[in-house]
Amino acid sequence: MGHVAEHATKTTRSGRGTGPALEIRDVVLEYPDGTTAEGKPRTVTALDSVDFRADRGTMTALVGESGSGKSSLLAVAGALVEPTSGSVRINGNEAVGQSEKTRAGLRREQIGVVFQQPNLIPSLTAREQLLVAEHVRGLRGARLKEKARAADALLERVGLEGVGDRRPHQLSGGQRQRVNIARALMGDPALLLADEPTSALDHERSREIVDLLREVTREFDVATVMVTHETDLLDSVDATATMRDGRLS
Ligand SMILES: Nc1ncnc2c1ncn2[C@@H]1O[C@H](COP(=O)(O)OP(=O)(O)OP(=O)(O)O)[C@@H](O)[C@H]1O
Repeated sequence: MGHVAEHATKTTRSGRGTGPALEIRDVVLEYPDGTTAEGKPRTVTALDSVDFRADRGTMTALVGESGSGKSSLLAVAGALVEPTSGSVRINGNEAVGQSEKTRAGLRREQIGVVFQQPNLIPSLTAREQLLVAEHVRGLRGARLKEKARAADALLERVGLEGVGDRRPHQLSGGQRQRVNIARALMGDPALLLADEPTSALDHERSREIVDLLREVTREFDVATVMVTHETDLLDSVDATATMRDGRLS
């Protein structure tokens, strides 16, 4: 399969070690929150001395009440938001204190993201959604063909054989989320972050998506971290981390 060859290339290029795909240490994240009555700047602490680790081949569910800090932790893990202090290592690479360019490189090479609502481009087919990054990078000819084959293999793996030519409006909600998962795996990431990937789906479809995420976690040897509100879907994950007021337990 295409992704196997791709994986071998990547291993040599980025020298993947055996350490955790994600290691968060003593992370604090404060957001500005207006001013006090005396006119002093106020902050809200979204993450309060958080330690967290995710290993390849494992799936962790991140749960907790609304406002407890789940999205903040995912944003920090995804090198999208710079914490106030602490360390975030993604596949051995420190993300904190780096230039935006370095962090963008980490996002591109190490991280796949599955959004709550699959934000697919309406005019593109399922196959084309997976190849957007390759087009942006200017891949042509044999390299692009190789990627297109990898995209087809991924679409088949997530249960979308034969629908690669359909556009988002011709797909069901569950199928769209499968395209989203396949797209997140295209870059052969070490870390797969999923932010409430089942919130737009009914129970049966949600179960299928969580099962699929668990399977690809093993097959592609990624560390998957999934934020969810649906605690009845947690029986198939490897670990559950609970956030409470910005702290993990
Ligand atoms: N951009 C921001 N500016 C200021 N405060 C923010 C910002 N984003 C989040 N917060 C605050 O940080 C805290 C954690 O929010 P976060 O969105 O991480 O929680 P959550 O657990 O993901 O919630 P939900 O389940 O509702 O999505 C909350 O108190 C929230 O109000």
